[in-house]
Amino acid sequence: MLMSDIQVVESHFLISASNANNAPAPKDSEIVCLGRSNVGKSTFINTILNKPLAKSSATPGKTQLINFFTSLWIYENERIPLTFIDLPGFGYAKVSKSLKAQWEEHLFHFLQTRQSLKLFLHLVDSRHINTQKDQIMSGLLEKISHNDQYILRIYTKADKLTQNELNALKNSIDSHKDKNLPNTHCLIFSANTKNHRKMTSVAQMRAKILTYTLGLQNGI
Ligand SMILES: Nc1nc2c(ncn2[C@@H]2O[C@H](COP(=O)(O)OP(=O)(O)OP(=O)(O)O)[C@@H](O)[C@H]2O)c(=O)[nH]1
Ligand SMILES: [Mg+2]
Repeated sequence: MLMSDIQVVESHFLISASNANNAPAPKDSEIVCLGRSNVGKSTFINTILNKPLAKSSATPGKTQLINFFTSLWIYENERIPLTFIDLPGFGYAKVSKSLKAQWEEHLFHFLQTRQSLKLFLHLVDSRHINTQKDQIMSGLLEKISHNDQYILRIYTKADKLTQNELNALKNSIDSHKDKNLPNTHCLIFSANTKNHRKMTSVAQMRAKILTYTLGLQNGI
């Protein structure tokens, strides 16, 4: 069976929530997109679901709530419902410090307590791969993730890198897996570039998402 046999046949916006307590009861396996403001979280979900469901914007701070999107995938004649969750970016500077701290606490509580989350997609801008905020987030994810939860660190906007920068990023991922992040797998992605041998294509990304979300040991 080929990964091109994966199809996303339906996707819809479900609901927005402001914190873990008013989030909808989990139905399906859930995949959450998190990362700094403007890194491309909403665009990523739209690209994977092949529909402009999540609002994206060139101005940081676009997504302000926890947004839920349901989708139906078909693989090997099985119907697999998956829910995607788009989060506001962390570290968005235009709200007051106290509001920011309160919000980050809400989000963290959500990530920590929502058992239906199977995959954390930590999106990181390819041009700024080691910000303090991302390092902190990586550490937190490693700490809170259970045995049946996976972490993918996705380097976004790779189309903005020069060929040399892209090669260097790819080599660093391939050659030294971060010993401090044993449960985190890294991929390079662009929402604009169709096929590039150093990047993960949309079809490959869907296969990865399905593999990790369903906990398939041997991949697809
Ligand atoms: N060149 C390029 N631009 C991208 C890519 N992905 C997203 N963008 C652009 O980056 C900007 C931010 O994208 P969003 O998807 O809104 O980012 P976000 O992480 O959801 O942002 P917040 O909701 O503010 O946290 C938009 O102008 C997108 O078009 C990409 O792969 N390549
Ligand atoms: Mg967004």
